[in-house]
Amino acid sequence: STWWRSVEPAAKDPILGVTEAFLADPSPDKVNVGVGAYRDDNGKPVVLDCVREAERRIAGNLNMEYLPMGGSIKMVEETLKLAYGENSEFIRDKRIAAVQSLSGTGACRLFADFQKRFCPDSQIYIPVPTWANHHNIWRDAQVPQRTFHYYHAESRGLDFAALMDDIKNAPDGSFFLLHACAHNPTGVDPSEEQWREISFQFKAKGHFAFFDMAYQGFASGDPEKDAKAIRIFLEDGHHIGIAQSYAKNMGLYGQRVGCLSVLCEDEKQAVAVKSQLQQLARPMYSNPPVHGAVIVSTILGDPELKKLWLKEVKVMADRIIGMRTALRENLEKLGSPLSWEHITNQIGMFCYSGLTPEQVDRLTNEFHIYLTRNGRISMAGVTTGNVGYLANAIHEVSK
Ligand SMILES: Cc1ncc(COP(=O)(O)O)c(CN[C@@H](CCC(=O)O)C(=O)O)c1O
Repeated sequence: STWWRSVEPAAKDPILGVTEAFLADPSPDKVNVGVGAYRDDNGKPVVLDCVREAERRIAGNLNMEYLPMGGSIKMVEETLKLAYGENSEFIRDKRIAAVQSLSGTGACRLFADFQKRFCPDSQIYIPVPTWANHHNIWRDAQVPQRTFHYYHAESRGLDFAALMDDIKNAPDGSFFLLHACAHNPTGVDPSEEQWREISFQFKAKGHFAFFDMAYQGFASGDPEKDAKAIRIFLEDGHHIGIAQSYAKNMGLYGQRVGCLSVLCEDEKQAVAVKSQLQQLARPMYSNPPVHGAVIVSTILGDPELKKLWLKEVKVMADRIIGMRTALRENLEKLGSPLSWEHITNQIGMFCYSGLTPEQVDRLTNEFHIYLTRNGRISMAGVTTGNVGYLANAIHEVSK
């Protein structure tokens, strides 16, 4: 008999498990508003024109050599400009330690392992709620987790007072995980003023901020606007970490292209930190995949293609914003007794509907609508074709 005979089936992933259930459903009416992956108004996945053009340009010219352990230097350089700013002094002074990562997940994990190795007694404060996989990432990196208040259920908004209390009450020099924009799953972001207060309090406490920026450009349609929280922290002199991803804002989901960066005090420290990030990558996957990285550097390195990308990412963001309005209006037209204002107040890929797990189960079992049990609706799955059906079902289970 085998040594693994006692291995039990793993629990279904709360997000990717929904996709599996959706695919298994034969109903022609089924609607997938589970996984945070963009769909057009026909419910189809989208490959951006700028990506297709980049593919055309590199087809047949791409060598299959290993990338360095830190990945594509050109892709990383372009990616840092998005997060830190085109003319960032930190880029100019070479103070940023940065490596290509296996998309946003890989950037978070590489950071968590770096934190464990070089700050072994530290913990990580994670918002309630957050992207389900954050808990798995820091668990497997063996970094103890704490939580901090974030979402206010009654107002379906930010629990700013409780958030600030938790920041003040955490031990000096604590690590906090922050969503830079388009918070997953709530769609609730601090205002600019609130970010300034958070930054001030972080400075007073000497806290470290790790920003997971998985949706830059996707929240407001403007990557500069969506980087506002990060720019505030940089202006205030924080040394931050950032996880970046091209899964959603460039539609490179399966290409697994991202970047992990850590802002250091000087170039010497950045060289040292980068070498240690590479040391962590080497036994994990050695070096990252080349194809997606070259697509990104081809797009961001060509002014015309970059302009096309900026237009296309705004089209995606605007479609989602339009669906928020449509869903809210449909629910109000049905005479729903509940307030649905939060659907249009929230931002980014997700609407935190406030539906209970039992109501979600009814949506799935009675209406073939698939979403995560925390009531999160991926607005990217909402179309002019299904928004009426979705609103009616939500009304039926919540009236
Ligand atoms: C906040 C946050 N960070 C990182 C990631 C990881 O994205 P990468 O593809 O690794 O770049 C996601 C994706 N969350 C989506 C997509 C499905 C998933 O990975 O769970 C979601 O929540 O539906 C995310 O929402």
